[in-house]
Amino acid sequence: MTSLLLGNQIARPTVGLCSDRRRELRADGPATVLAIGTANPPNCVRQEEYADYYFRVTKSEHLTSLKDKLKRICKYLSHKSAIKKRYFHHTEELLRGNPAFIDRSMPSLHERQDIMASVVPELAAAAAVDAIAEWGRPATEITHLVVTTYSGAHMPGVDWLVASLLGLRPTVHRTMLYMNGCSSGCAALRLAKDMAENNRGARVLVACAEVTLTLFRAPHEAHVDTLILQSLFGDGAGAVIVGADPVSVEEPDFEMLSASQTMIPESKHVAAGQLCEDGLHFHPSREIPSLVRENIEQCMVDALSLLGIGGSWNDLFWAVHPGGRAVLDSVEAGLRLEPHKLEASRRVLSEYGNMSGPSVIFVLDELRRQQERKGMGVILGLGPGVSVETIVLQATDSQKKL
Ligand SMILES: CC(=O)CC(=O)SCCNC(=O)CCNC(=O)[C@H](O)C(C)(C)COP(=O)(O)OP(=O)(O)OC[C@H]1O[C@@H](n2cnc3c(N)ncnc32)[C@H](O)[C@@H]1OP(=O)(O)O
Repeated sequence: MTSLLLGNQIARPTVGLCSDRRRELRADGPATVLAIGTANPPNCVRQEEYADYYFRVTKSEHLTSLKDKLKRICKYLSHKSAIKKRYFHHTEELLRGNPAFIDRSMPSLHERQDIMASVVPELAAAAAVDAIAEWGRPATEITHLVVTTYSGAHMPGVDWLVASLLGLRPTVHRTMLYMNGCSSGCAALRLAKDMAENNRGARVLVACAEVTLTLFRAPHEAHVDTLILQSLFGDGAGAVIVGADPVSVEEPDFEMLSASQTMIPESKHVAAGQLCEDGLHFHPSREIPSLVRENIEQCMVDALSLLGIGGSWNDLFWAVHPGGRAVLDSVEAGLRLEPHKLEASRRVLSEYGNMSGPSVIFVLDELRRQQERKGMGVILGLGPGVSVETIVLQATDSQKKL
């Protein structure tokens, strides 16, 4: 029996459905990015004010050495546009009304879940509305929905609520990915590509939303990594509509040529999290930047060599997850990229901080406004473990007014 190698998948002829019919059920062309939308909550905190804000709202002014440390980190981060500002759903008023969110000894998961139950779907739907408006077709023509978040977990899931808020048809095929961390945006796009290519006429809406209320807690001398999280992460949502064989109203920005995933060896402990009584505990190890620098080139060789691409990384455009300034510096060093290659990622980091999964969607949106998005390029997602997600794109000659 012959087999056909498609990226990392092996497709074998099935028994019972003739191959002509199977071909008819699949799209002719590759999946494409048809529209992108983004959204953020309204509360904006500038990075140079963050340490004062954070120690005030957590009533931790007495921890002077930790406050000095966060001030140093935020100063470094606001240097050279690393992070200028971030957006949050939570406000001082919300935190004042929920003392358990800042008292590390009190359980608060229930209260956090209650808030996230409506906030996360609304934020995801806001980004989706933006994408659907650009797409130019009615929401009822969305056939598949893939939603991701680590901000809460409910049944029915965020997917169900997003479908209702958007008025999608009840038969829309929904997939919900929880706890995929910062690589969730890429993972959802990888699934969307497969769905679009394997179902003729499919239009897949990807929506990723995160609110850092799930991670918010007071500083503690024994947990310095809390300061790192508080200095980096922000709230946001990104949405993408993916489909193959565009019809006349649709104007794709990118073709999706391949999608793959790999794990950096021995990295299970490096970016790890656990849902606890007081929300999500996430521990970014100090090793993340060095591990990324040492391994990223091999990951790219493995992901791109199937397409005959390798070595000349500067010939590609890059949409890299803006995990933090040191993470972007590591990708730049590991792939010997010219500094302007990560401009879109650095701009998103600067304007929004690390929004986890939605971040790469913001970067893709930024990239398509730049001259840089010519030829072939890569979306590079980094997530728990360390997981590395790679999507290879071909830019189209779209004349869309953005
Ligand atoms: C896998 C993924 O990539 C997915 C994700 O998005 S997960 C999040 C990934 N991002 C990160 O892990 C952040 C990477 N780190 C950085 O970007 C930078 O270290 C930073 C911007 C946070 C701070 O940079 P900086 O101010 O120049 O100084 P740096 O020396 O690195 O750190 C400042 C202090 O924080 C400490 N620190 C840094 N990273 C830390 C960590 N992960 N845990 C605990 N402490 C840490 C340092 O030891 C240092 O302490 P001292 O002041 O006592 O020496």
